[in-house]
Amino acid sequence: MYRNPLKKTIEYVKGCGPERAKTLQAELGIFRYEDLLNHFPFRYVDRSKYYSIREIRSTAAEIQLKGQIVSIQDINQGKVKRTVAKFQDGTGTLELTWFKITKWQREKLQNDIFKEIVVYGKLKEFNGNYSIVHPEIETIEDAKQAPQGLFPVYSSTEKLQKKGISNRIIQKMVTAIFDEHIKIEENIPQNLIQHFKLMSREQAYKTIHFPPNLDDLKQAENRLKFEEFFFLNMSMLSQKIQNKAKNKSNPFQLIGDYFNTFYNHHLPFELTGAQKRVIKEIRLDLKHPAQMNRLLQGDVGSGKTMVALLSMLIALDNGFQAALIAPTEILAQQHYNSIVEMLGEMNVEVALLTGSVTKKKREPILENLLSGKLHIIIGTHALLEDTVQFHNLGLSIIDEQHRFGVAQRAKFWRKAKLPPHILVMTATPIPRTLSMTMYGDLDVSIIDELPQGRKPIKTLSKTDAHRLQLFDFMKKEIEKGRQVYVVYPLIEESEKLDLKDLMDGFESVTRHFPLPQYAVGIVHGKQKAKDKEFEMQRFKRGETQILVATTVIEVGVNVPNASVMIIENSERFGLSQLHQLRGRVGRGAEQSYCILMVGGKLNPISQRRIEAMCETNDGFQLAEIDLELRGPGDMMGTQQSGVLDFKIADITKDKKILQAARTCVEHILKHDPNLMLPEHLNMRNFFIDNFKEKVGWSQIS
Ligand SMILES: Nc1ncnc2c1ncn2[C@@H]1O[C@H](COP(=O)(O)OP(=O)(O)OP(=O)(O)O)[C@@H](O)[C@H]1O
Repeated sequence: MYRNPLKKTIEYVKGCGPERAKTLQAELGIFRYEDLLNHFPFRYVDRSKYYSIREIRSTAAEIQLKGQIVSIQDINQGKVKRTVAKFQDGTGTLELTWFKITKWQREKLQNDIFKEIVVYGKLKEFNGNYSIVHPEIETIEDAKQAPQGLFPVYSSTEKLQKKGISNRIIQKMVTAIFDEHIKIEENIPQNLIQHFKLMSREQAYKTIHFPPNLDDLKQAENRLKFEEFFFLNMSMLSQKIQNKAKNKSNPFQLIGDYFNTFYNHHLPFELTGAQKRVIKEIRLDLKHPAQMNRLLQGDVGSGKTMVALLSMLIALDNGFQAALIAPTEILAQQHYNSIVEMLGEMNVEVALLTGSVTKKKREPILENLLSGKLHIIIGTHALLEDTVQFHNLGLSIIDEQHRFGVAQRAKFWRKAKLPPHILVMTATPIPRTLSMTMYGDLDVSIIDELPQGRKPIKTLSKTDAHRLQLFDFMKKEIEKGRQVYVVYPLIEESEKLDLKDLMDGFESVTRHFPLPQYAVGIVHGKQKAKDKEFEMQRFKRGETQILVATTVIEVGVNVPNASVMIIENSERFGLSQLHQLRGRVGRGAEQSYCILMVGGKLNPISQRRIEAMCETNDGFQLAEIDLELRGPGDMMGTQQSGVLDFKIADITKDKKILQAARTCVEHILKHDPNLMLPEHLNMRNFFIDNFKEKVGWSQIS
């Protein structure tokens, strides 16, 4: 039986013992040898060299200095509290700075005053003065014993320090593990190690903790990043293989009357090449008895609804019902309206079910759904309630805008004898790296082409000083028969204030665009669903020329005649939200405009967002920029960001490594899905050790 010595509990490491083991477990989640080895340094200091303050020239360097603290000051500036110590080394003075210093740290600092100490950390410059923020401090004696060369600095906590588990102690424990000469088994097949010239696993662990130089460190990092992506992909992709083998759905073999009648007689336009390709991909999935789990990505306005409808018609042709679930009522209503309109006279029964459908109307819907009289149901989360029972649900389409986790997707499964096929649609594109990691268990279809004849939307940013010009511009567009959206942010924490902004904005617009010449509508989240729908329909029919709204119109709203989108306080929106909002215009053949109103001076990130919006209409490109600005966790929302907790890899910076690892894993699993080949033995052992529970890989034993 294979035993991994790195699974030994941490207390057996020389210099640890039960007390320290307890603290390491509680504070850093370090239970075993391998956890400590995977507790990588978060930075390194070159300890072969002492700098003198006089010779400091450049910032951003990690430096080490010898000297004394001569004074300490606590400074309160508004909300920001900081503690500044003056540090001298005989050649000059610099500041050591702590923000939010703890009581314990503050006391320790007081103790260190006038003692000979060594400080190290990253050098920063504030108003011409050099300082080190949150430096590490050591006695001269400790410093003498420290490893030379690049010196690892591990993340620490106050508790660890209080319990005497300093950076040095952690270093010593890591060294002790290496001194035990435990073999760190290679877990990546040799041919890949050679092909990518990867550092061996053992060498990489040694180097990441004690790098002899920066080049080796970089190689060790690359190796460990590759490994991390490699096994993440292996777990996702083998999960996918498992699901395919395990989760059966009803095969839809037929293309029959529903699909053909619609395709030949009701199609309002020629499908784009991308729409055709994606339909084919879906059709191929549906034919098989394995459950479809597919992600449909397309830019705003790329025609995802049509793809959804055609897929549903395939389900109907095979005698099954289909469901479409949307994230908001407006969007559900919108899908319902456009699908009913597209189907025209066809004999397809469609119903809408949202939270605000009255009991009286709901009952017959539920009955017809159960009896099979209803073919298609469209709705919101209300569709997930237990009272919603199907006759034979065959396909669920989830228009999700990142709001549904895997667990919620699975809720649909219980509503059918065999799980339905699942198609997930995202409202805006997700960067490839993210969709690979977040939706790695799904197949992906991409609509990367907009319908013909669309003119790129012109996007400009303006300030209040341009307000009158803006009103003139709106008037001209309205004279041409166009319609205008004016959108206000509505952010929950300051809802009242925002609502006031919205109402003030509405009044200002109605003053400049008075009746009877103009009609202005308003929609916001606080209205009843009925009133929202009434206003939306008035705008859709062209009875109002201007719609003042909050972000309730963000996703999916489709009024092709609207060609101007004005976004107030646009700096308060996220990039994907701005792009979604802008996507409400440019849906017809007319030239469309998006005006981003900005107030005051922008911070660099808001500035970059606004610039990006003005530079490009490409949602895939904006998604990449958004990822860089926000980071993956923020972008996907916390509910699903667990998979994004990487130890060392960074999907924004290590795209190439991710792609390479992905390709390798795909290749391996294609040829050896159960990892039975002898050259895969170590990889298999590692995978069983670390991922078996997550993957639930039944073949593995
Ligand atoms: N192939 C096509 N040719 C012309 N118009 C099309 C085509 N496909 C879709 N459309 C039209 O383009 C508009 C946008 O389509 P749809 O609402 O399905 O977009 P979407 O991908 O769901 O985007 P959004 O998420 O922005 O709503 C609709 O008015 C639709 O009728």
